[in-house]
Amino acid sequence: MMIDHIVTGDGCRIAYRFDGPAGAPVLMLSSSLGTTMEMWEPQISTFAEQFRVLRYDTRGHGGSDAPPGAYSLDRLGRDVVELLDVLGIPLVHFCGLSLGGMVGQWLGARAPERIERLVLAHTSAFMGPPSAWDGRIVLIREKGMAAVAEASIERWFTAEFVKKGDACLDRVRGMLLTTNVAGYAGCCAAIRDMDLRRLGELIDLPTLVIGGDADPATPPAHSEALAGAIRGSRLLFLSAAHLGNLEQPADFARAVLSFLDSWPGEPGEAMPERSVMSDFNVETEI
Ligand SMILES: O=C(O)CC1=CCC(=O)O1
Repeated sequence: MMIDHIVTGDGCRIAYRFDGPAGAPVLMLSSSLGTTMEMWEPQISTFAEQFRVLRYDTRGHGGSDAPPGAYSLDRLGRDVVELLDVLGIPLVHFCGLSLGGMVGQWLGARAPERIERLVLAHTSAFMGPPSAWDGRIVLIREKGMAAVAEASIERWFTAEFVKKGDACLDRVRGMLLTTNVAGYAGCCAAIRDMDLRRLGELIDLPTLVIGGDADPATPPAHSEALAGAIRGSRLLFLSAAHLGNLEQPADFARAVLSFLDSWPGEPGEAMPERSVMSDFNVETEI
């Protein structure tokens, strides 16, 4: 992998790589908690036919530094802006999954001039209660990443998919087990302290929300509420749990590419109803 680094204003090295033709529009990919940019491997060759694909390791993960202490969604969002600044890229399509989709919401509201089209996959604007994240932080600090790896796999994939024994399961397990404890804990704190429920209505970008119809981590009601809060967004469900890009790789790629190719779609196409904020209070399995 041709991985390079930039250094952010607070001295954190962020690892990134490009695939696809120089000069093509940039599609930036942002990963979930406990994974690396490798999680996008099934989509890369397809995306790279049309796009210059830019992926990076979230602070605390993979080849990026893992500074000690709590991180924030602001910090994770600014990491993306700083990465784009250093690389001299003014505008990208942004596709983030789970934690990556939280970063995407932040960018959509706080740095919309950098984003052309936004894909928010298997994500949420609020993942309370904070005590559950504190519990997870304590657990991994005491027992290491092995204490959360298997439960994560069970939340992230349907039982049928796990039973089939797809090769991606071992790769995801490997990513989880090798994630830096301080980095994972720092990102858990960012999610614990995050409340983006009022941000959706500030997002004024072509946006596709992708949910998983069997996702216990960011359940369908969270995707519906997010799509309802972002005016004019589209909502699509995959037959998958949380890591839909791995459980349904072809459908995920098709959904993203048809959205990037087709926006704004057919004139007069129905837009989703806005949802009420209480929809976000659906309990999640964290
Ligand atoms: O860890 C989980 O199961 C759910 C999750 C929250 C943010 C993320 O990326 O994954």
